[in-house]
Amino acid sequence: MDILSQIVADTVETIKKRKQTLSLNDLQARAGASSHPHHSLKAKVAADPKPHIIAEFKRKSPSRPNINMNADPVAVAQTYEAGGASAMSVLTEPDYFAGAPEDLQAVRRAVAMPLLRKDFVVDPYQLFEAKAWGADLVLLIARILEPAQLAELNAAAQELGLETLCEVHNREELAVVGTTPVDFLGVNCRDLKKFSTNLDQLIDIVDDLPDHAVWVAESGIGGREDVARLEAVGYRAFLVGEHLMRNTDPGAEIGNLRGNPA
Ligand SMILES: O=P(O)(O)OC[C@@H](O)[C@@H](O)c1c[nH]c2ccccc12
Repeated sequence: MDILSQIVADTVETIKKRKQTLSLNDLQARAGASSHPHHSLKAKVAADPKPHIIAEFKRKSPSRPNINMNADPVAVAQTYEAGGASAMSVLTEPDYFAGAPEDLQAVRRAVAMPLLRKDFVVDPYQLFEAKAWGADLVLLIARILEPAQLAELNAAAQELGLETLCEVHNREELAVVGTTPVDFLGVNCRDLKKFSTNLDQLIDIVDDLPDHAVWVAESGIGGREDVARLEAVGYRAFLVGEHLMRNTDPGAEIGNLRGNPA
């Protein structure tokens, strides 16, 4: 079994347990009563032609056992927001990324930028969780979903007022997306078998990316030159994790990535 299948299998178990603690009905009531205003990344991108940084909070990952285990999500969020991040991605997956629902909830109380729930969504229950915890966007990974399931989750998320970031790794996975009206189309250049990243793949695939979505470049972005290269072929937003989590001044680095004068 590859790592992604393992993560999905464990996620299914986690959801089972959560449903026993909080039924779908009660969760739906909570999501409906959620008083967080919606913060739109789509609106921000439409209003500003500069590159948009989606700055990620990630303590660790399957390939990196310690990126920044002791980081405080709220402090990091405030630094990201002050530095000009357009949105923040918060990992909520507990076992492989040391994420937690509480991280997202705490960040929501502290900042006003759009927040992405970064997790392995396979069940509508997780969309209601995202809403209840204060997220504005959810990630939908094409590789772990059937086309019909992706279309359903996408529609359900948008119905809840969540914007959707659908992630693909290659051309084959674009077939899963088809004409599903996802808000953002992310291309993840990390190979989940070898864990290596290759930005050239992000450039190779652009001819086949659908026009109806905003394109997001994901993973392995390590500096302004990377953003500039990817911007030139049509990417409007950039999901950056490790590079910012290891930086001593992530706020300043976000400005640098966006091409602001130093
Ligand atoms: O830390 P990086 O190389 O900047 O990558 C960020 C982000 O793209 C990566 O964390 C990611 C992309 N897709 C995912 C799906 C699940 C978990 C994590 C991810």
